[in-house]
Amino acid sequence: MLIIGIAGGTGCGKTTVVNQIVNELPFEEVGVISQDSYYNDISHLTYEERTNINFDHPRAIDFDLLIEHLQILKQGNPIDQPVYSFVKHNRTKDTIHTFPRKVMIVEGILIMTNPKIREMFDIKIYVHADSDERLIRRLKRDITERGRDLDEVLSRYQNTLKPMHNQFIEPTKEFADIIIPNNKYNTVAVDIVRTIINEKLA
Ligand SMILES: Nc1ncnc2c1ncn2[C@@H]1O[C@H](COP(=O)(O)OP(=O)(O)O)[C@@H](O)[C@H]1O
Ligand SMILES: Nc1ccn([C@@H]2O[C@H](COP(=O)(O)O)[C@@H](O)[C@H]2O)c(=O)n1
Repeated sequence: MLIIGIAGGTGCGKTTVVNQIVNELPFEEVGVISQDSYYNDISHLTYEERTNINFDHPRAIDFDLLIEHLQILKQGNPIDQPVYSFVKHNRTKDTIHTFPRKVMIVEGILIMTNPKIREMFDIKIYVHADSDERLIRRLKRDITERGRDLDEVLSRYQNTLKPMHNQFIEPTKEFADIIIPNNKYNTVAVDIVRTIINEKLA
């Protein structure tokens, strides 16, 4: 199994890049794990308390479960990947039965902050987009897709997102084997990654 980690700040285009990579590859050979599925289970907190969580700090992620699931997949067995709701700020009761594939892509803002997970990656990719570009994309996306309003996105950006990005996420760029500039759609970089994957699959 080839495990590829794709990190980068919110709105840099990780999910978009992953979809572009996956769309051109045989369905049965590639699987995706999203770090967002592994936000801590905080069902014991009220909705109000959940809105105050710092979701950009490594502490917000259940890395133990993510590592366990990656190990199970590596051993050739399926996992039940949790499903996360950005509207409820919590895991839902659903899971996605995820089978091991020749290529597993793990994407998320904080995945390269954890040394054990970093070690599991055969290829580490960091997607870069400037912070103003990321903020604009995040605003549009969170308002249309994640049930947020302008004030919510901006206050989260100022209070937690920006400082956590600078402290934890941006520094993981140094671990990357490949940095994809993504201020504009970067089809050349995506093609290169796809070629690398196809070589490994051959
Ligand atoms: N290169 C790009 N140029 C313009 N918009 C983009 C680009 N890449 C992604 N987007 C858009 O920005 C938003 C955030 O992208 P997404 O892939 O969800 O980022 P991430 O997963 O890193 O948070 C989405 O609405 C997506 O369509
Ligand atoms: N309940 C939550 C959980 C996370 N977030 C934000 O999501 C961002 C990570 O997801 P991307 O798809 O953008 O990489 C992260 O910056 C968290 O602030 C949230 O808003 N609400």
